[in-house]
Parts: sequence; structure tokens; C-alpha cells
Amino acid sequence: MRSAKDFFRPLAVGAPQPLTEIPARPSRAIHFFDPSNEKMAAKIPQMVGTVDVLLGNLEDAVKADNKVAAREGLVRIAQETADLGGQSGSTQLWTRINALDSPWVLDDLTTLVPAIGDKLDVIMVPKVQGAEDIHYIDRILAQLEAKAGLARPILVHAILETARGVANIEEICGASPRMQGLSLGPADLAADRRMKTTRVGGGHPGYLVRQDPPRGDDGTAQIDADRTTYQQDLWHYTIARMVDACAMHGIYPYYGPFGDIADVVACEDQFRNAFLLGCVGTWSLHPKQIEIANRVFSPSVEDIRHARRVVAAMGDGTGAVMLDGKMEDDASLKQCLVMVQLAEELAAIDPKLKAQYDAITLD
Ligand SMILES: CC(C)(COP(=O)(O)OP(=O)(O)OC[C@H]1O[C@@H](n2cnc3c(N)ncnc32)[C@H](O)[C@@H]1OP(=O)(O)O)[C@@H](O)C(=O)NCCC(=O)NCCSC(=O)C[C@H](O)C(=O)O
Ligand SMILES: [Mg+2]
Repeated sequence: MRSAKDFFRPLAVGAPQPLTEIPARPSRAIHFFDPSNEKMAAKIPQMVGTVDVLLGNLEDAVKADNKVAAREGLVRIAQETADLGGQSGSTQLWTRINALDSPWVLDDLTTLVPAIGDKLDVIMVPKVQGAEDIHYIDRILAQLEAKAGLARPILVHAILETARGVANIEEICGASPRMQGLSLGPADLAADRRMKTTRVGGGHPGYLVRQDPPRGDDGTAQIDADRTTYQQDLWHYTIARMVDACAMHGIYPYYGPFGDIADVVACEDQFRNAFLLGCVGTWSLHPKQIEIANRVFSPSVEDIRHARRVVAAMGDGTGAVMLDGKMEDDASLKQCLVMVQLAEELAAIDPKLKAQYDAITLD
């Protein structure tokens, strides 16, 4: 572990100065595409400006035979697509590199950083097990950035998809000033934990609690009676841990993939649970998931109206007031300020949302 004094020193001579604060850039949907898939790649230029993050995926879901084509495709797309990536791009450009034990990852890094390092905002690292994985990436990125003469450090995002990664979550978040955030990788995590599921994210009908049985006249439990069951969220524990670890380290938590592309209703529910718990965004695997993510991860007009009323009613921010029959105080004000600040950040990049928030009246 580096000392506090050394933590923000560049790890290679000539590498850019690490950031002391991770910018809160809106990233409601991190949209995955396979740069080796010509049909998908052709759609990318027209998606710029409609989604907060475009992520060129090089890892799972890209066939082994297409790994090189995906890497080269990403370089081409980044170089040829206007307004994508870097500080001035209206849509951020991220990539998911191959796993650190794979035969492709070194070439991913040594190709991407010199070619498009100035456009790559964040590198997502899969199957992170502990701080040592982040330290490896941190050092090699510093060397490659120095060699490429980059002025701005590339940030790093870890996917939680092993039991060890979850157990080491706090040290992963604090392993480098490059750490931008965490995503849940429910499919790999389920396999690693030996969970008995076969899905990519989302719930399971078997994971439930059941209402207590009614009692007969003699007091016996009627276990065969009709009883309501309530499906539970398989991912609640992990997402809650991610949210706390990220908040503690000033970085951002995200839900991950929802593989049932057709079930847009359950997808929306899963995204909303993550939003309410503190996540700032999610992955989108198919174009139709972008609209869901953008909507769910933007506070509603009603929530912003309420938040602004609380802010107005609280005056100097101390004490307690009654609003619509409810007590508001310093702590509920802080929650409202989180929403108001998010609305301001989103309004700055989304004119439609800005118009909706601007039209709010407080009577
Ligand atoms: C899921 C898909 C395989 C579905 O593809 P397809 O069958 O082609 O869908 P459609 O026919 O509905 O597509 C309609 C058109 O839209 C284009 N398309 C589809 N997906 C995308 C996309 N992601 N970006 C851009 N364009 C897209 C199609 O080409 C069609 O075009 P056209 O014919 O011209 O109309 C596919 O969506 C897909 O592969 N998505 C990405 C999957 C992915 O990235 N998976 C990896 C992330 S999840 C994961 O890794 C698990 C995680 O790590 C964990 O452990 O949990
Ligand atoms: Mg995975």
C-alpha cells in the first residue's frame, strides 16, 4: 500500500498527474458494442449524443477468433467518430479489456493507449480479484501514458465478478487514484459463487419468501393454504456493498447487465432498484435498454419538484419543518440536495431533461 503522501504521485516519469477527485460525468447507460461486429459498429456514429457512454467491448461476448478485429475496430471507431470520447466528447468512450490472465490483455493495452489514449475515458477491467490487479493496471497505464505523451490519466473501472473480488471490495476501490467505479458482473459472479442460477442478471422465481400459514381452529398451521410469495432480489447484498465501498472512496457504483433483452419491464425494475440504492448508472446491451437506463437513472420531475420544495422550506438548512404533513430536517435536506445536484449535472448534457426541470413550479 502506498503512503498517503505518495498516493497522488504519477507512477511513471512523464505520466500525467493523477486526479484527486473523480469527475461526476453523467453515465446513466454504459452501452456495450462489439467493435468486430460490422452491423453494430456501423450504428455507433449515430448513437453519439444519444447515450452517455459507448463501450467497445473486447472481452466476453466477443468470439476468440474476433479478438484482434475487435481491438482494431475500436481503434478505427475512436479515430473516425466525431464527438466521441475525451474531455470534449458529448459521449464518453470506454472499453472493457480482456481479463488479466488472458492471452489478449497486454496487446489490448499496448495497442489502445498509444493509438486512442487521448479519447479513452475509462478502461473497464473484468474479474478483478484484489488491489494487486488494479496496481498492475495502474503501473502499466502510467508507463504507456508517459510513452504516448498523454496529458490526462485514463480512469479505471473494476467489475465485481468473483467472490474474492467482493470480499476485497474496499481495497479494490482504494487501490489507485484512477479508480472511477465498480460494476456488478452478475453472470460471472454467480458462477464463481456456485449459485444455482443460469441467467445474466435479474431475479429468480425460486428466490422468495412466503407469507406465514394461516392457523386452523385448533391452532395448527395450514401449510397447504394459498399463501402469497414475494420474489427477492438476488443482488441486493452485492449492490449494497458496492454502493458503500464506492461512496467511502468517492467513486461511482453501477448495476451491470440485464440479459433478458425482451423483458423490458423487469429490466426497468432491476435498474430502478439499483438507482434507488445509490447506483449512478447501468450497462445497456441492446439499443432498447438505453432509453430505459436514461429514464430510470434521471430523477423524475416529481422528485425534483419535491426536492426543491424541501430546499426552499429549509432556509439556512438547519432545524426541522413540516411539509405536506411530513417532517423535514438537515438529513432529508441532504438527500434532496443529492437529487438536485444530479438533476443539474444531467440538465447540463440533456436539453430535453433541462426543459422538464426548468418548467417545474414550486407552489
Ligand atoms: C444481445 C444481442 C446478441 C442481440 O443482437 P441481435 O439479435 O442482433 O438483436 P436485434 O436483432 O434486436 O438487433 C436490432 C439491431 O440493433 C443492432 N444491435 C443489437 N445490439 C446492439 C448493440 N449492443 N449496439 C449497437 N447495435 C446493436 C443489431 O445489429 C440490429 O441491427 P440491424 O440488423 O441493422 O437492424 C446483441 O444486442 C449483443 O451482442 N449485445 C451486446 C452483448 C454484450 O456486450 N455482452 C457482454 C456484456 S454482458 C457480460 O459480459 C456479462 C458480465 O460480464 C457478467 O459476468 O455478468
Ligand atoms: Mg463477466
